[in-house]
Amino acid sequence: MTVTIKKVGVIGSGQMGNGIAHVAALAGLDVVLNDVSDERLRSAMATINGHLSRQVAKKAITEDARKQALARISSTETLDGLADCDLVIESAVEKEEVKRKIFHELCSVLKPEAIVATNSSSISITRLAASTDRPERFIGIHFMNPVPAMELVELIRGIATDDLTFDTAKEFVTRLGKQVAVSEDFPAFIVNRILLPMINEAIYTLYEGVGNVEAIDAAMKLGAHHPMGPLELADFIGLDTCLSIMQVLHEGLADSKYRPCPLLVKYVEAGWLGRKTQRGFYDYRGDKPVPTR
Ligand SMILES: CC(=O)CC(=O)SCCNC(=O)CCNC(=O)[C@H](O)C(C)(C)COP(=O)(O)OP(=O)(O)OC[C@H]1O[C@@H](n2cnc3c(N)ncnc32)[C@H](O)[C@@H]1OP(=O)(O)O
Ligand SMILES: NC(=O)C1=CN([C@@H]2O[C@H](COP(=O)(O)OP(=O)(O)OC[C@H]3O[C@@H](n4cnc5c(N)ncnc54)[C@H](OP(=O)(O)O)[C@@H]3O)[C@@H](O)[C@H]2O)C=CC1
Repeated sequence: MTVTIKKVGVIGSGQMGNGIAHVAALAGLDVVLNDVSDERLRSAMATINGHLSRQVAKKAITEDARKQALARISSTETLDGLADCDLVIESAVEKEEVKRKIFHELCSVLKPEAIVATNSSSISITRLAASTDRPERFIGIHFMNPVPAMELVELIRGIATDDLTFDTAKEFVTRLGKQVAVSEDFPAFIVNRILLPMINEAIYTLYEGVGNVEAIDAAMKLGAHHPMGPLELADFIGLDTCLSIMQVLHEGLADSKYRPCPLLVKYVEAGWLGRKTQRGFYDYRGDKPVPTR
């Protein structure tokens, strides 16, 4: 048995939130996108339109589908605007205190039967669930970046997540045309438990002078057939998010092998967060990306 999902709320309109809104609207669901400022929301709508238009140009979708998907997405600056959603997916920054505050406010306005999910990359689902009034209707629905292009979504149950919530989340993900991988609730789940230590090691390889940015990325693209080099991928994910995930792994598993590279910490402290701030391991402000080391 599953719950019928017609209206989906998405909190956070950054690269992941706008991707989730994009694929949900294309699948025929009504979407309400929330962020802290109107400027962010306008920029997210423009990004979604740009990605939909690219799909039209590639003949992956029709012009009519683009228009209908856009018309299904509304936006709101307040969590009140999500009150009648059947499912709300939180996709704000990877900071536990921010997420807990969102859930606290959200649950006070959201209808009691609605399901709450997080797109967190690493944080304990059980702990986040405990900050809500509905741990049994709370689940991790972890999309991959870029959402419209990646096939996989991880589903993570907290200790209290009930079968109805799990089955409904699975049906929702399937409706979006994505494949499910089920992960137990341990730090960073499956994909990031494997991927982020590789990225962190690439940053150590740079830090220790084994290779420069170009050599490291070329090595993994041409030598291991990765679609993006690890430093290019780190910039794509966001260096703040990469650091947060490594911190969750380091603290959660108490093993020094997950120690975040000091160079990653330095880039984040500089506000060089990758593509989203135009500078990270590459500088994106010119015509083409230029390595910063
Ligand atoms: C951190 C976490 O918690 C978990 C994660 O997400 S980890 C990150 C996981 N993601 C990856 O590892 C991505 C690795 N990179 C890739 O797979 C590829 O480089 C890529 C798919 C991003 C681009 O592939 P490409 O062949 O160079 O580009 P291109 O042919 O232009 O695009 C392929 C598709 O991706 C879409 N796409 C590319 N970039 C996009 C973006 N930024 N946003 C939305 N869609 C995008 C394109 O529209 C295209 O879609 P269609 O197949 O429907 O036409
Ligand atoms: N990047 C990735 O590859 C992946 C990320 N994730 C996860 O998805 C989540 C979002 O990441 P991502 O989209 O990359 O991050 P971004 O930094 O691109 O976007 C986060 C968005 O959330 C907004 N925000 C911050 N606080 C609030 C709030 N209280 N209420 C509503 N919106 C808020 C931010 O606004 P402002 O900038 O103004 O603070 C920003 O627009 C994180 O949990 C991350 O771990 C999951 C899979 C892949």
